[in-house]
Amino acid sequence: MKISIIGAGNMGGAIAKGLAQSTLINTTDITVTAATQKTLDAIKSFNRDINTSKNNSEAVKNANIIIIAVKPWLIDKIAKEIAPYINNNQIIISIVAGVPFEYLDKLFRCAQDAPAIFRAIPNTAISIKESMTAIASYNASTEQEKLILSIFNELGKSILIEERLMVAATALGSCGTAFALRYIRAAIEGGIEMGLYAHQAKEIVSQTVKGAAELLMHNQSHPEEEIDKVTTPGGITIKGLNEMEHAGFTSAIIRGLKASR
Ligand SMILES: NC(=O)C1=CN([C@@H]2O[C@H](COP(=O)(O)OP(=O)(O)OC[C@H]3O[C@@H](n4cnc5c(N)ncnc54)[C@H](O)[C@@H]3O)[C@@H](O)[C@H]2O)C=CC1
Ligand SMILES: O=C(O)[C@@H]1CCC=N1
Repeated sequence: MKISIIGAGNMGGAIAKGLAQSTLINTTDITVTAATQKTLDAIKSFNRDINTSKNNSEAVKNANIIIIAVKPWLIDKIAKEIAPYINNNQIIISIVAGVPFEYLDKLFRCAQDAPAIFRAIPNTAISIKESMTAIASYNASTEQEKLILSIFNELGKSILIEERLMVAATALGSCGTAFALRYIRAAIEGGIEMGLYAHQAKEIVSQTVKGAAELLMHNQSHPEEEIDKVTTPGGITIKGLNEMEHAGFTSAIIRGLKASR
């Protein structure tokens, strides 16, 4: 199965790196394109078996799956370039945030019909096979849906949702990487103020956040249930939590997520 990624930047490049470590796709069947040779060289230096090209139409011709990973304002230009070389047997995956199926259909419709189109929103942890990827499908068969889910499941976890939920899933799962990292940075700064070296604080905070997330997934529990196990009555955790809430912790996160729509 041949996969071509149009636009191997932060996200397209991360997907290529993840795919190169997967078992479902042969690395030699991955092709990436980019605007600059420097970007392509960076991918080659990660894995020299990944094919690189600056020719988008050549890259899509023999691909079974085409992943479009350019910035939103470039989608029209890219579609104009590649649409004449796309047929209905190919699967298109757009990871371009905010571009709906209605628009993608117009861009990629071949003759009377549109090919199977997916919208996928991964996060940058896809490069290490730890992404959360939200997927919506359009004009696709159940087999095609299974195939795309299996690919993204190998690169972390994936969930098939209705298109109307993509906006919320993008804020939580994709922008969420940046939000979680900002918490981690803040905690590191607090640790340094309390006397830890930066590298020590980073190690403590990173493992603690990873462990907290693993607890939820392992125990299938609600966060507050796990918090109850940490907060000794009259103890220091609840004092810290309440102080954070006085400063608007939960409210700031909800407002930030909603602003990301
Ligand atoms: N960065 C992220 O965490 C996420 C990004 N996305 C979406 O992914 C898309 C790409 O975002 P980034 O990877 O962050 O941007 P980026 O700027 O890092 O990557 C875009 C790539 O497109 C290439 N490009 C530009 N013009 C081209 C052309 N004519 N032909 C071929 N390649 C061309 C550039 O060389 C660059 O490597 C956006 O639409 C964004 O909404 C979606 C989920 C997460
Ligand atoms: O910030 C953005 O617009 C992109 C989409 C989701 C993550 N990064």
